[in-house]
Amino acid sequence: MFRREREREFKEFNGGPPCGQVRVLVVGDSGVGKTSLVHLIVKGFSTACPPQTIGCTVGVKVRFSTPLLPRIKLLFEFIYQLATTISTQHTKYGSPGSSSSSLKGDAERDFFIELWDVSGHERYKDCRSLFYSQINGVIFVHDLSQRRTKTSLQQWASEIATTGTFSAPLSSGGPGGLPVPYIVIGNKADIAAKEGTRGSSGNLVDVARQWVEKQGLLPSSEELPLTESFPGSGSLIAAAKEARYDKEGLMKFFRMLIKRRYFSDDLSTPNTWSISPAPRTSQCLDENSDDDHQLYRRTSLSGDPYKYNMLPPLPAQRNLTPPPTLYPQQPVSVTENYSIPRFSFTGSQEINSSTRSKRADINV
Ligand SMILES: Nc1nc2c(ncn2[C@@H]2O[C@H](COP(=O)(O)OP(=O)(O)OP(=O)(O)O)[C@@H](O)[C@H]2O)c(=O)[nH]1
Repeated sequence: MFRREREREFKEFNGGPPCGQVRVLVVGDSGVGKTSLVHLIVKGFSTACPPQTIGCTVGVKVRFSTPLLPRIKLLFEFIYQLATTISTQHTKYGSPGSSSSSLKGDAERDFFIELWDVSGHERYKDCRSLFYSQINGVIFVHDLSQRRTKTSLQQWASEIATTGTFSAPLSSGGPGGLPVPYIVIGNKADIAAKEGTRGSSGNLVDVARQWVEKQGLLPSSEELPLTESFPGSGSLIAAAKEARYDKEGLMKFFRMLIKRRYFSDDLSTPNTWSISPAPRTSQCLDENSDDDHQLYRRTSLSGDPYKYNMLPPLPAQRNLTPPPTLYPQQPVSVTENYSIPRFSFTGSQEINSSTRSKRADINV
């Protein structure tokens, strides 16, 4: 009853079911703040006590305008699959006032942006690749106060590249061979006192990790990834000090994924991720270029992956089989004001939130 009512409201609110979706993995070591971040994105505020993630989540919502995407509305909802929490963003694409149920023409269109918050705990390592399916993009999250969590992003990238399947992939791989766009988010800026030092959030995972590092149990060779590998670290530190949450940067990332998935005629754009380091700051970018293109470059994916001046777009991927539809079960109203600057983007990268079980409920 409740569900049917919510579905009806959802349809009325959005003008029908979404006509497309992009899937974004949110990954990083346990305790870096993925769930907190997804919660912030989806609900507009952070959660004080996020339970540990088991599996995955989907939800979202936000509105913004660009010449290509006059109006995008993101609506978060939660869909439960197995033991995973998936956050989905519902997006309106196209001209206001026109029909929204078709990909043809320049009508307003609805899209889901699914944020798959994957548990970072080691105990789920063997089964988490179940969720690496039909991926359009990846959000890497690390803890600014724990260097190792940034180093391990390389392993996360390799794991996803090796075991995942991808939608609208790039022609050449990025970190670890990852063939889709990505962003990196440095979290816990509030406890990263200054570059090179480590703070503590007081939670058990952080305390344990710090203890292990103190005992010298980590390989000494573990260093932060090179800027060529995860570019923009300079901007990350700067952003961290200012405790900024680059919401707009995130929205650009989502828009770019939608364009690639549904409105790009050219999917074979080479990914120069490992070849040419991206500019360290946005000031280095061409001010005349498209904002989304700038983001793409800042995330080290240089080139021109989509022809965003070709409206109305004829989606090259129109005939592709979309990922399984995650129809909304519990639409959640979300504020559009992300006023809590707990998260900082890495030059062009950041985010996080989701649904989980309590840590105490986990059976090893
Ligand atoms: N100080 C501080 N603590 C944070 C921040 N973000 C998250 N936390 C805390 O860090 C702990 C872990 O956060 P989660 O969001 O559960 O981390 P996670 O990456 O989802 O962890 P897994 O579910 O184990 O993969 C929680 O106690 C959060 O409250 C932050 O920006 N600053």
